[in-house]
Amino acid sequence: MHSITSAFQPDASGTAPKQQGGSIPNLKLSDGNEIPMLGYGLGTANFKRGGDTAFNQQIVDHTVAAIKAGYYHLDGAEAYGNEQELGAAIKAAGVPRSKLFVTTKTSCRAGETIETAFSRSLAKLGLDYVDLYLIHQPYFAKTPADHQSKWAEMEAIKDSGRARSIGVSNYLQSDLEPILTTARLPPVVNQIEYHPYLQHGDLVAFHRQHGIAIEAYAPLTAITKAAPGPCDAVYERLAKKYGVSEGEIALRWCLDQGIVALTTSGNEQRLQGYLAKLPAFHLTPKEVEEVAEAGREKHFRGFWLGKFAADDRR
Ligand SMILES: NC(=O)C1=CN([C@@H]2O[C@H](COP(=O)(O)OP(=O)(O)OC[C@H]3O[C@@H](n4cnc5c(N)ncnc54)[C@H](O)[C@@H]3O)[C@@H](O)[C@H]2O)C=CC1
Ligand SMILES: O=CCc1c[nH]c2ccccc12
Repeated sequence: MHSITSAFQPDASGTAPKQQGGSIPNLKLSDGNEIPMLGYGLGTANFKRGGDTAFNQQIVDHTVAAIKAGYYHLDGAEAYGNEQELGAAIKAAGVPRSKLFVTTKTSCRAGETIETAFSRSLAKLGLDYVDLYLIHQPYFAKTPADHQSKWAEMEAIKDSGRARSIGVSNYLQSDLEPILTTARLPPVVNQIEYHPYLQHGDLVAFHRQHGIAIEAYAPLTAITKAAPGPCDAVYERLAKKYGVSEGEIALRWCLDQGIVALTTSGNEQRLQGYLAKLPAFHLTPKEVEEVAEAGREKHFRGFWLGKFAADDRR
């Protein structure tokens, strides 16, 4: 698989070394696979409202443009309603499948097996495998046994070879622990909302302890939905120091913690700017901490998903 990669591969412990040359290294997952650390998402700007079943060529066009710009990590989901458009974009973009990293997620509909949902997603994508298959959120699980039985279904999908890696999304530590006690193939990723205003306390350390990589969604929140805020000044200072945008600082803040960043935009120049600028600099550990410290002055959650919603105590 193609990657915007370098000679060094940070591991899921989050110790992303300073990249060598001009590239964004892939992250090595605990199952031995690699994930490109900057991903293009189809779950927000490209999301199709429930009931909107019409094929949307604009979603295809935006996604083709992203792939052609160099976004080879594509984050999809059954719930986004646009797996057919994602599959059409993959076919139209002219990049070999082996160079792409394609994620989709299951919503675990009641009374349906993961196998049924997964087969439906593969058919809509027009693919015979995905690189990463995630449980989108744990709302189905009322007991530890619910988590464990659902996870056994995910392991069967990985055993079939049709998902190179398996993981979860919007899982709390209390959701992960039952799985980790019984899993033969532990989750290698948890995709969660992560930015300076939502750092999840010791949840990140828990992931590092268990070799679970974090994918940050909504990484730009501090300059979008949650602006203005306490990060503004440090973002402005660092953007000026490195000659980049605040958005590029926000994305680097994830990457330099060994955290995958998922973003999107219909603005091709902005997307191309990320790929041009991000490999060319990194934040020092002190600068990463400065942003984190400023971020802890404000709490903001943009997505109320899974038990994070129930667990949000502030
Ligand atoms: N697993 C899950 O439950 C979730 C997964 N995701 C995934 O993450 C992806 C990215 O999520 P986002 O929240 O879109 O990420 P994001 O925080 O990177 O925001 C991207 C949005 O910000 C806009 N933007 C960028 N720079 C800006 C600026 N300077 N000023 C104003 N707006 C600016 C872009 O046009 C775009 O619409 C989704 O597409 C989806 O694939 C997102 C939410 C939940
Ligand atoms: O994943 C991005 C946000 C989102 C959009 N639709 C759904 C449905 C279920 C979980 C999350 C989402």
